[in-house]
Amino acid sequence: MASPLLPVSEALTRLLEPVRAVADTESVPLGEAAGRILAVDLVAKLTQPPFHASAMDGYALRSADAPDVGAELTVVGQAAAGHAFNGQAGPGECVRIFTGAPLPEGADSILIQEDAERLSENRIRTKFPVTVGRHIRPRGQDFAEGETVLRAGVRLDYAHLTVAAAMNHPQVEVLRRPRVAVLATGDELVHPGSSLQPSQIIASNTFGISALIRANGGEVIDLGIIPDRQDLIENAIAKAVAEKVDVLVTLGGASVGDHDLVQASLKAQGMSLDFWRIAMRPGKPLMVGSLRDMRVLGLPGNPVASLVCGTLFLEPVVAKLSGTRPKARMAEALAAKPLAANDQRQDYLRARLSRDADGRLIAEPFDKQDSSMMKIFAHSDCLIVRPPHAPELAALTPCPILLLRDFDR
Ligand SMILES: Nc1nc2c(c(=O)[nH]1)N[C@H]1C(S)=C(S)[C@@H](COP(=O)(O)OP(=O)(O)OC[C@H]3O[C@@H](n4cnc5c(N)ncnc54)[C@H](O)[C@@H]3O)O[C@H]1N2
Ligand code: MOO
Repeated sequence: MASPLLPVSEALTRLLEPVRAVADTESVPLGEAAGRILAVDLVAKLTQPPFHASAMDGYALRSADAPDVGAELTVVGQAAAGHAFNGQAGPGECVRIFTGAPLPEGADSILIQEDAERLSENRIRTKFPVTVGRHIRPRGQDFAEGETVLRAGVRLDYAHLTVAAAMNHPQVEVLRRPRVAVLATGDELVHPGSSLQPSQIIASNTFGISALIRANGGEVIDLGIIPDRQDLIENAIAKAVAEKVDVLVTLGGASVGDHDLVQASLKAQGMSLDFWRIAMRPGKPLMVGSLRDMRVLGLPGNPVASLVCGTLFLEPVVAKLSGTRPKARMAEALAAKPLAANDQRQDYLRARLSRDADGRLIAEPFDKQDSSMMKIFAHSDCLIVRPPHAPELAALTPCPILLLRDFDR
């Protein structure tokens, strides 16, 4: 008799338990570092701003010269961003200044040009009382040389990259991306764009699975399509080992048929099987093992089963290897229609989301849920999760959902 099916949560725990964040690091140019995980604390190489700078267009002057409106001053020079004034602003003097320019020596305040009346070529009168420090960005206001501004472990986004550049780092040390090999198996499979012979179908799963891997910080090593021949599948597995990947994902051939050779091939190459067959629908034939330093995930061939397993199992593995957490996908919605009582397999029903007149989130499952039907997966916003043995559910009752994409309507 077949062994009992493993509950989803237990499968996930056992799958992730031995997985550790990648420890190797590499230096990458800042322009290519978006989304990467910073491997070491990033310390400022300079003080920012490096000098006291004007925050406004106007006049740099001594505040003691113009505490009240109506003070008259002589313009002795000009300072612009990238062009400092080399002289001094002495008593009764001011310097025409533009935003970003270094504050001239002697000056301690900026009068914005809207508050200055130009009396002649080199004379102004103040129309606003001047106070010390006004409109000046003091040296080091943002950060100081030697200061740790970014901590190791952060996923570098657009703001982090900007501050890293401002800190004068052309390169950053980041964690190596997890390397994930993807191997599709099946005599019937051909690449998109082929003219199909009878019995052939397109190998589509690789594209969705690869996109999921990349979205979670991984690098894909595509091992292509391998026919249902154990020697050829074993060669491809050996290639994954030689490529020193962190994870090997196989697509198809995971079930019990005479042509489902993946597990036998993996075992022949030295894989120890952790578990196989999960109490879920779709995705029952999911298989997990370890081969040397590789975690191995055998995903079912049916495209929807492949992608559901990819979302539930592969995404957290790649995220954990990347040193991050997977996207938070769980939420709750009201079922648009009654749902039948469930059997022992946790069910994932493709569904559309909408909002009712009161703004409540409504999940409407598609009527037909065959695990080969990709079109309705592509049209789904979420999967309604039906736990094992869940009783019948009345319409408009809350139910857990797994979000497939952002939904903000
Ligand atoms: N007697 C039983 N038969 C099956 C069982 C079972 O428990 N007992 N499980 C069923 C379930 S559930 C699933 S899911 C499928 C998946 O099995 P496999 O992983 O062995 O998948 P294949 O047989 O190789 O393919 C299934 C289906 O998907 C197509 N396929 C395969 N690879 C791809 C790909 N890369 N891109 C697109 N489509 C792909 C393949 O042509 C088949 O149509 O097994 C059930 N059978
Ligand atoms: O678990 Mo398989 O995906 O249903 O058809």
